[in-house]
Amino acid sequence: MPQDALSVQNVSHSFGRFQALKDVSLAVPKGGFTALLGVNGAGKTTLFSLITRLYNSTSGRIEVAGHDLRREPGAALARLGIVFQSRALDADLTVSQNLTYHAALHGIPRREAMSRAVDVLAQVGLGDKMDARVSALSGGQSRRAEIARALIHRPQILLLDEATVGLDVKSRAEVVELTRALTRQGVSALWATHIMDEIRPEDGLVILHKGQVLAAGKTAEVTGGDDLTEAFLRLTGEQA
Ligand SMILES: Nc1ncnc2c1ncn2[C@@H]1O[C@H](COP(=O)(O)OP(=O)(O)OP(=O)(O)O)[C@@H](O)[C@H]1O
Repeated sequence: MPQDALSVQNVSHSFGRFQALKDVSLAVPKGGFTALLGVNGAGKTTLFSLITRLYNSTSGRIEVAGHDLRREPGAALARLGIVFQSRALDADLTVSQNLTYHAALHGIPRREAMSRAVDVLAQVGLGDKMDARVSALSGGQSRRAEIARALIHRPQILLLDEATVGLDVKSRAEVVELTRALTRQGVSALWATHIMDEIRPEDGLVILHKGQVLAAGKTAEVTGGDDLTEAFLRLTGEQA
């Protein structure tokens, strides 16, 4: 069995008495694009907070590229790139300054960081924006710069938490397509969203609802040929 880029097994999490995640298990295969679909409050951000160790996971097991997050946190986190729901770039710095600062946090020497910044910005279609201030970028360009930042330490998996929030339809489609293109180049992606039209039949799909995984597999298999919205409403018992 090839090792998964991310494996989450039997993870639960509570805020006081409220259980936000209930025995969640999922896997993201290497080089795959997997959508984590759930409405607001489903538990997507809580799950990402556990995978990134913002919250301490006390149950189950999380592995990043085969590295146990609890036993080998450094090795696991080094293989993880994250694009947060809220903006994480310093708007007053240039794109390359943001990227090299992030690279320094990962212990990458400056010269190497500059060379990687050139490469990742070309990968996300921002080759001409190295010296632009982040405040001068459009919403879509800014999100692509965040993806470049998340790639600079060469992670094996990207976690993207509602990465298209606030973007217009065209920029939204570009950011999803960029992420799919990156997965074809080898990095894996877990794409958290509540927007059905961001998901394709060939994508992996995990439906998270009220803290529980209701279905997982290839999207076309989960929907059984139905429209995704219909399948989602059927599985969750929600009304249209
Ligand atoms: N720090 C917290 N304290 C208490 N409850 C929390 C906390 N963080 C999240 N929750 C609750 O846990 C549940 C899951 O929230 P979470 O933010 O993970 O959902 P989500 O799927 O990411 O939704 P959204 O898209 O709105 O961010 C929600 O009911 C939320 O109110």
